[in-house]
Amino acid sequence: MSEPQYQQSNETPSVTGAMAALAQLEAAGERAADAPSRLRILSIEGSDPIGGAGTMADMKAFTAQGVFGYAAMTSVLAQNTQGVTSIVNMEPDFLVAQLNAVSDDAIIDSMKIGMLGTPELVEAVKGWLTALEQHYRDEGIAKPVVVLDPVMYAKSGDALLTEQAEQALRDIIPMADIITPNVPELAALADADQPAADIDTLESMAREVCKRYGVAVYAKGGALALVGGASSTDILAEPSDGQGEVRTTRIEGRAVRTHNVHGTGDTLSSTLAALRPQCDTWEQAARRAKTWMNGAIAAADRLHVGKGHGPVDFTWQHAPTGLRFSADYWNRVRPIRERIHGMRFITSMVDATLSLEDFAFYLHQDDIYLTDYTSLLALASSRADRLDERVFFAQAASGGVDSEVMFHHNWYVKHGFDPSGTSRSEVTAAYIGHEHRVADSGSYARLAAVVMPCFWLYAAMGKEMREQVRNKHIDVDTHPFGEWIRMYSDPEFTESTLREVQICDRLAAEASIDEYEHMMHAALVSSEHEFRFFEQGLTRPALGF
Ligand SMILES: Nc1ncnc2c1ncn2[C@@H]1O[C@H](COP(=O)(O)OP(=O)(O)O)[C@@H](O)[C@H]1O
Ligand SMILES: Cc1ncc(COP(=O)(O)O)c(N)n1
Repeated sequence: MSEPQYQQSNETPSVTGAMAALAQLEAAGERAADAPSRLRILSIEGSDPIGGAGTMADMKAFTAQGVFGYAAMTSVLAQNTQGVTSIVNMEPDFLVAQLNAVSDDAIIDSMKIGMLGTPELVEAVKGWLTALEQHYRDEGIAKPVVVLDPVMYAKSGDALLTEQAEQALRDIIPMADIITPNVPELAALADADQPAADIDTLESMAREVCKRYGVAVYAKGGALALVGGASSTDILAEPSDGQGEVRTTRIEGRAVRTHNVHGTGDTLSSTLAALRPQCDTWEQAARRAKTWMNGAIAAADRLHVGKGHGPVDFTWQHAPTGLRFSADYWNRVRPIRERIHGMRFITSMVDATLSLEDFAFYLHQDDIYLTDYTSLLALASSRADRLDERVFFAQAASGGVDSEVMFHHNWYVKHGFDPSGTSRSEVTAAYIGHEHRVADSGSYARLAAVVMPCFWLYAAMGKEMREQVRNKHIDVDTHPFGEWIRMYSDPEFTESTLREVQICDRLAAEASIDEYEHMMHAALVSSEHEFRFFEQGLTRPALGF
């Protein structure tokens, strides 16, 4: 394969080498006005209306890698996550017309060839590719990278290739730079009786196929992922010299326990086609593709597309669009919520058996916590990028918290406790520490998220405890902790909580996946601290500094 123009060398240059390399960079800079900003990759594939495999997978994978995609369709399929019900193969001339429509009009930097259902379609692609390579040679244009996915079956087991086409496919393999068979396809190409059942056999078959066809082989080990324990390994086999020697590399990833693997093979091969021109070697491209693939497979279960083998999440690096942050948080925080609702500190508050000493300890700590919490709300106000949010946090910092501190003071006086001299417990210090660490990131969104559970978990608990007190036919006005319960079930507090949650939803909707996950993590860790905070009323941990 001739090296594409944009390839960079990773060798340490000598001084004269450095001068030449710099001159090359300068020349590329002079030509930059005419250079494309994006690589342009062609997919030659069959369709998938459910959007997880074939052409649709390729286009989505291309976009995920930041390259521009062209597509020519070999076949139109009626298929979904459960199987293939019907296939219409294109007339070979019509496929060539599609391919020419692309190549007569635009430059192709790289291509992924997938499902070629009939021998005639294989021949059509072979003829077109031969002519294209000749044309590029004549014009001095870099030869496009060719990734050939020898698609034979869908995940559902449906055949995507006629028997005669399988032979034709073998004939076109030497035109590729790399082929990407899965476990059964590799066995077919190696003429093995059995598909590989372990990684060593996969490696030796990949070596054999690489030697036989003289092309690099990326053997996809998806079928071994769930039998091989925690890791999922693919094999890269490359001709290492002209003498038939083969070098193999294990491309490691982690195994994901999922049955949502519709289109993984297509996605991997198109990702390789998109990445190879951006990398110096196949190994580099393979490792990057595998890492990205792992993220896409790991996020597949949350997509909820189809009843069978669902597709992977091509957009896993984007924050969710079908699920609000608040709904996602409320679902993920459920185990902590349930623990809080069932904990003795809370249940004994409801049935009024909690000792005043225990409650006083908790209240002292809450005073200390709130002093810090107020400063964080004020900080959120100063960071807010919208006036209404700036005002909301400023008011929450003054009015809202003030009424809680006021309540605490009145309670101490009423029950004869003196909080002076009480220092923060380790539990309180840990919660405050967490919130400050998140605030130190400088992110307004993370700060809004880290203070959210203190609103929402209290509002939810206030509401639930008030109902429980009512169900026990206890008058909340005479209940020893009635005033506390009323404060957190108050409509005004509920309204503030709703506003705070809406702010988090807005910020999360505008966040990257990375920021979204930071927000979620901040809120979930705060929630765990909320649990420990209540618990300390009964355990009374050591008082720290
Ligand atoms: N359960 C899984 N966990 C991790 N990686 C997987 C899993 N299933 C497939 N893969 C990866 O997805 C890519 C496509 O492989 P595979 O599913 O074997 O292809 P095909 O769809 O052609 O059968 C490979 O990199 C493979 O290792
Ligand atoms: C058009 C087309 N091409 C390829 C596949 C294989 O996909 P899978 O990864 O599910 O085996 C498919 N189902 N449909």
